[in-house]
Parts: sequence; C-alpha cells; structure tokens
Amino acid sequence: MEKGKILLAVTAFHPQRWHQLLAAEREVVLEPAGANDPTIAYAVVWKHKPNLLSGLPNLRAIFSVGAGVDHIFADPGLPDVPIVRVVADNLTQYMTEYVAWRVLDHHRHGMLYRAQQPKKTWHEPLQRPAGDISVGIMGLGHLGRAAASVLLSLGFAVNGWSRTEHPMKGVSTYSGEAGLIPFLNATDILVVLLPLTPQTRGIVNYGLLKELRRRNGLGGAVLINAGRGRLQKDADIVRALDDGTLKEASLDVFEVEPLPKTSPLWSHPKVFVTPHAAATSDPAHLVPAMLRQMDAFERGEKLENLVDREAGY
Ligand SMILES: NC(=O)C1=CN([C@@H]2O[C@H](COP(=O)(O)OP(=O)(O)OC[C@H]3O[C@@H](n4cnc5c(N)ncnc54)[C@H](OP(=O)(O)O)[C@@H]3O)[C@@H](O)[C@H]2O)C=CC1
Ligand SMILES: O=C(O)C(=O)CO
Repeated sequence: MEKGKILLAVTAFHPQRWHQLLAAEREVVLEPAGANDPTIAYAVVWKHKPNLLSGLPNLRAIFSVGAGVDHIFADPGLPDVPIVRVVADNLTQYMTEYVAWRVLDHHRHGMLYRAQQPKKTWHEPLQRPAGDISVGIMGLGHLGRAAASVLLSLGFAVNGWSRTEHPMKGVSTYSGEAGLIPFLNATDILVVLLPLTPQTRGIVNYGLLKELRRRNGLGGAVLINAGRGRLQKDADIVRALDDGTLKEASLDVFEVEPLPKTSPLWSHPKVFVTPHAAATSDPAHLVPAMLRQMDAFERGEKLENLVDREAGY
C-alpha cells in the first residue's frame, strides 16, 4: 500500500507541534484545507468539525490524539473506518501521578491544612493509615489498572468497577449494573476513569454519590473525576458537598469546558479544580507511535488500540 497522506484536525490542542512531527515523515494537510481530498488516507483528530471526514473517499483510519474518543463519536457523519485511540506509557504515567496525588492529598487532609495556614491554625486531625481507606476506581481499563497498582503499593485498599469482569490481584473487582451498588457501598474515595458513552453519561449523579461509604477515617466520602465532565452532574456534586454527602472533591473535567466563570465549583471551599490537565497528550511521545502504526498498516499488519464502535470506547 502506498504511503498515505494525513489530514490534521485538532482543536483545543496546539496543532503546530503535531504538524511538525507528522510532516517530518509524511505529507500533512492542516484543516480547514483537505476537505473532500481523495488523496487523504488518515485523519489525526481532536474535536474535529462535524462531517469533516465524511467527504474523504479514501480515508483508511482515524487516529485520536487522546485516549478518549467521545469527541470522535460526536460527529454525525463519521465514516465507517477503523478508529485508533491513544494507549501510551507517557499518558498513563501522567494519569497515575494525578490519581496518586489527589488521593494522597485528600487522605492526608491537604484541603484542611491549606485552609488552616492563612489563619495560622495549629490543629492536627486524626490521621488514619491508608489501609483503612478504600479507593474505588470506576473504569478499570488502561488508566484505571495502572492507578490501582500504585494505590495498592501505597497501602490503600482498592476496588475496581468495569463493564466486564476483570480480575486483578489485590483489587476487589465488581462489574456491570449488578456490581455498581456493592462497589460504591465499599468505596470511600471514588476515582472516575470511565469513558464517556451513552451508557456512562451523567452516571456520577447525586443518587450515585449517596451510595458511597461515609463511615471511614476520612470523615466523609471523596470524589475524584479525571474521566470526562459529562459523566458527572456538576450541580449534583455541589449539592452533595453542601449537604455532607461528599466531604471533598477533586475535579479535572466538567460538563462544560473551560469551566464557566459563573460555576460555583470554582470557589467552593471543598473543591480542587484542575483544567482538564490530568494527562495531557504529548506529541513527542505519541506521534512516533502513530507513524509506526501507519507504516505497519501499509505493510498489511493490523492496527492496534482499536476502538470498539459498538461499545463506544
Ligand atoms: N482528564 C484527562 O486528562 C484524561 C482523561 N481520560 C479519560 O479516561 C478514560 C479512560 O481511559 P482508559 O483507561 O485508557 O480507557 P479504557 O478503554 O482502557 O478503559 C475504560 C474502562 O471503563 C470501563 N467501562 C466502559 N463503559 C462502562 C460501563 N458502561 N460500565 C462500567 N464500566 C465501563 C471499561 O470496562 P471493560 O474493561 O469491561 O471494557 C474499562 O474498564 C478515557 O476514555 C478518557 O475519557 C484519558 C486521558 C486523559
Ligand atoms: O486523552 C484524553 O482523552 C484526554 O482527555 C487528554 O486530555
């Protein structure tokens, strides 16, 4: 198969570095050029314009520059070609760092100490060992499993919930609808690392948060969401924080991004906000893998890290 041309259509990321690295090996057309171009074989995308890809008659595959592919399925004119997602040590490492950082900060009363310092308050709350706390990971995939390993090594009890059953040594695993309530009832700190699909949209709502375990050494339940914003109901999180259903939350993702300046989450004393920064896609690490996949595909080999269209992730 002949070396295919690439259409690069990334918004919210700066396209220059992706362009430079891809163009070192292949011909690259930067959107908005390239629509209807019969010579384009691959699309490298992040939140591309709807129907942009439907006019490419010889498109062979779509590459997401992120692990999530909800931005691709948002296109009503999505052509029926293979979709490749990111699975990369570099991205996984970033997410593992984020999860370990946020879990440890809540566990070691970081929010309380940051509030005490300006008041010069010398007060030490009761500190329990990590082993008394259960961290429950919703989404035990590439990112969830890596985070689970590190949390186990830090001494936390770890639960995991996925769509299909995946045993993992040292982790109490739950799956499917039947496993959700038992998983939540055994979880003190909930870490959300799910993909956004029709099945998971809005799953992190008030009713779900009510099911978390609250009788624990933390003094309440904690939510950490680094999956996708539309998995959660922002207003339900505020309500849960205000009535004590949740003690604290760390949120990297929001229903609307950037988080509107009017959102009460910005100034809520129990919320730690990051701007969808848990695991950023680094072109220096990801472009070589994309180019390798294109080369292999043209030699007749199979593409890796393919998205399951039916499952939506
Ligand atoms: N904030 C950030 O910076 C970033 C956020 N992300 C987000 O993290 C998400 C997860 O990434 P990754 O771990 O690589 O994805 P994977 O596809 O490897 O894992 C997804 C996990 O979610 C589970 N899952 C999916 N649907 C359901 C469902 N309906 N019920 C229960 N479990 C379900 C899957 O179950 P099963 O194992 O049975 O398939 C799997 O365990 C991405 O989709 C993206 O949205 C990713 C990177 C950066
Ligand atoms: O990889 C992803 O899905 C991201 O959200 C990157 O920020």
